[in-house]
Amino acid sequence: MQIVILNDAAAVAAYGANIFVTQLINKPASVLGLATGSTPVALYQALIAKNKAGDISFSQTTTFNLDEYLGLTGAHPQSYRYFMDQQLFNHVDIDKANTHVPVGDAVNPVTACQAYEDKIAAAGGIDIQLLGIGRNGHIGFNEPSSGLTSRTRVKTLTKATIKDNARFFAEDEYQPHLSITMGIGTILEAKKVVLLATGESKADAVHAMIEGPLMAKCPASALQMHQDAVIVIDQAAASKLDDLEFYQHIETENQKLQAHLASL
Ligand SMILES: N[C@@H]1[C@@H](O)[C@H](O)[C@@H](COP(=O)(O)O)O[C@@H]1O
Repeated sequence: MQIVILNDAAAVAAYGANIFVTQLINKPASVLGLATGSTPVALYQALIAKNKAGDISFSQTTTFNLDEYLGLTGAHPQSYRYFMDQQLFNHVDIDKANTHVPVGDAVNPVTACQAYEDKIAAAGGIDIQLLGIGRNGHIGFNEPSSGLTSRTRVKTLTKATIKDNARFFAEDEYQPHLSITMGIGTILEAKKVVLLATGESKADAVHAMIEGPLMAKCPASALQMHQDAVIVIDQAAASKLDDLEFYQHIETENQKLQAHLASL
């Protein structure tokens, strides 16, 4: 894992956005894996600005989102399809037909999961997957106990996740307890993964992901098995890491190496 520790959430978003900008410049027909939650919003705003400035285009880009609430249509304001339309797709030059979010109101959610896997495969796999992390270490909606080789499937949400996400729903509004999510095995097949985490509330999960054992109890620990995982965190999210200074030292050395390689 490459661990990048930055001062604050704004720097995390800018660093993450830069990875996606570089990806789209190098390969405009990229297949991007995207995420919801509050953490990626600033990154999406940066991509929108770059698109409006003419620096990047999404016209050849395909996207696959990690997850969706089971039981919500894409028109529901709390659905992840609606979120993606509002936060990114409506503001860039992407063909909506090339944007994929699991179908929350599929007649048969089980076959819809397989269909989603098939679509990812037909697109040639995901080039770069954006991730956030739940306070309990979930990625996508792969809650603790998720199989580390799991595929896209229906998952039950933990009480903790339902509570964390209750802030998006009105008090008397129905909040789904089930989801469709890419599996951990699906996520690990992306060629590159970029996980963003900010704030002290994520510090325990970040510690478990980076320094804990590989275990289903912390689904994000599966990223230890990925050959190109970039973990971008702010000081607050990094505050419970045992070997913080070592990670900062490695990253300084890494930057020197990259500068040298660029000069060749
Ligand atoms: N399914 C999403 C995850 O993909 C996301 O990483 C997590 C953290 O969200 P936030 O960035 O708002 O903390 O929330 C939800 O549960």
